[in-house]
Amino acid sequence: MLDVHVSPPMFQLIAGTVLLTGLISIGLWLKNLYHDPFPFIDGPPTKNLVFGHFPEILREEVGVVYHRWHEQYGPVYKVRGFMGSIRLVINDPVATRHIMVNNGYNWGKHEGVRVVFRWIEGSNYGMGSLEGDDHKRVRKMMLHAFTPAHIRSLHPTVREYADQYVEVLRAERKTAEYNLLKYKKHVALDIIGSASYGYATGVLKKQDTPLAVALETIVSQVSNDTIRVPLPTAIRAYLPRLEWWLLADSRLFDRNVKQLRKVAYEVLYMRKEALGVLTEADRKHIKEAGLRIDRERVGNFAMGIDDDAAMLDPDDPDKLDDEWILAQIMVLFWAGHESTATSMTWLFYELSRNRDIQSKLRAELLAAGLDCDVRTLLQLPYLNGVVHESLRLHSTSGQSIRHAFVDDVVPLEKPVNGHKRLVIKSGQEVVFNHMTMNCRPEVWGEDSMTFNPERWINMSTAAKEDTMPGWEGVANFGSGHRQCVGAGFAVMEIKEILLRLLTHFEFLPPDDPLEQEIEGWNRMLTKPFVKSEGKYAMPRLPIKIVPLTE
Ligand code: HEM
Repeated sequence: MLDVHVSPPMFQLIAGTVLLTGLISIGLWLKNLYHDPFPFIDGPPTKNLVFGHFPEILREEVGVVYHRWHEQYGPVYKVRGFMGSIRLVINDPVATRHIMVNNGYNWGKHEGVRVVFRWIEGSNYGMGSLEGDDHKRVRKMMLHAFTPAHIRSLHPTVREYADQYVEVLRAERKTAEYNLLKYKKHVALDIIGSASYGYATGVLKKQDTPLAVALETIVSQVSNDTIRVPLPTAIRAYLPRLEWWLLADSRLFDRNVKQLRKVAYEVLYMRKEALGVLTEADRKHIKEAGLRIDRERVGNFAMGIDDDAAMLDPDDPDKLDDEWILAQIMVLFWAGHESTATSMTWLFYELSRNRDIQSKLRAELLAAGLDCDVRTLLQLPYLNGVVHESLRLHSTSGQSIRHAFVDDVVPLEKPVNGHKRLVIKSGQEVVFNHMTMNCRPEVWGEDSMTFNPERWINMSTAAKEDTMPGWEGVANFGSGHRQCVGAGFAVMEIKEILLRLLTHFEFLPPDDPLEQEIEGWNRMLTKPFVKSEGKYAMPRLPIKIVPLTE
């Protein structure tokens, strides 16, 4: 039998610590419940004193309850989080611009959110979890690799994989019909690997490569939100291992992160070798870790890691340590494929349900021709309207949460019960719900929840941006100093895939009525689920694919 001896002073220390922690928690809880810094702001009532509104938010499809609350309480209202804490929900464009764009570095991600990014990025240096000067430094490097000219230069790579996708769909149509999401993920992963690093992941053709399996497993582990989300971010922030131990198989997770790091190392060393900066220590590591350095796979390394090699050049003052570069490679694997694939999947969902729109778009694409150059492609008006409209209705990213690092005074477009600004103390959390921001009836009218690409035609970029700060009027890519660096690339990729796919196939709802009803539930991103299978099933989008020549 296990005999654990705890000396009396030690016992007193442990008991005292537990008691003190309990008393502090109760004190904080009572303070949260009885001290409301925003008594003039309305919000839905809740009887759940521990989890606040979380159960209600999770009960319905992503964003639905927020949309209802917006209609009921207006652009600024409050909800309760864990232990009675107050969160402000803000859909006011002036306040959003102030927080996200003009004062971004005074507002950061909550520590609990950054912990999740550190898990999936495999280190503390990935862009998704950095703040302040560290974030500025890495973002500056990344941004100049994402200029419009640079993105256009990657178009041939995207076209090559879009063509491969057509071939694969021709050969595997019946399997693809079961779950379009999976096929979209594979093409997006191949594209990001190839465009970013010249690293052909080969997922689309071989399917289920170790890289794809590792990414998929991590996503499903991290996004088991049904129990994860209500857990206090405080536990995640200060006792991350405990949360992990409670919720997931951490060995499986660690094994998969190792697999991703292995690929990231191969990418890094291939690039270092091409630039002639591979060190003896690197060679030793390659040998010991059994890494494959295949010269054939060295590409332009165009995105993410500076292609003039400043990040790698030992004499450059801006050089980043290998650990930092590895972290950004991991970031791009994540950021660059999952969200694009999911957004594309929703777009095909809409096209399959709106066949007149699909036909009109096909006519525009056929007129442009399969050889149309990237500038023409990016400017096709109806294609533009379809892509914007699908992003607007299906924000896969769900929401942005910000945490005030300092006290702030936030201006409002419309006063709330006579208050023209909000006085906010450091530590306050605010939530920007992307679906509500994209679908405000006061901007888009009564039919704001209807798929209507025409509403974007002839709309100037300035008018788009006036609707809400963010990428061309949609909240999906966040805004300000953390706005998605890959938005332009993602949109180019989506448009090229539409050009290829719509000129070869027609997309229809599946024949089985049970598979026709689709819901959006959170799996880190908002993913499609077959309603009859429930929200605990695997996300998938069944769709009927008919070759046009058939
Ligand atoms: C439709 C596709 C995409 C969506 C909806 C999307 C969405 C987002 C969102 C919402 C953020 C900001 C998160 C925050 O506020 O902290 C973000 C950040 C980021 N995205 Fe994307 N993204 C997409 C595609 C891409 C692609 C293709 C790439 C790379 C090639 C990419 C790279 C990044 C990076 C590196 C960041 C971090 C920016 C920073 O922290 O400064 N994303 N993305």
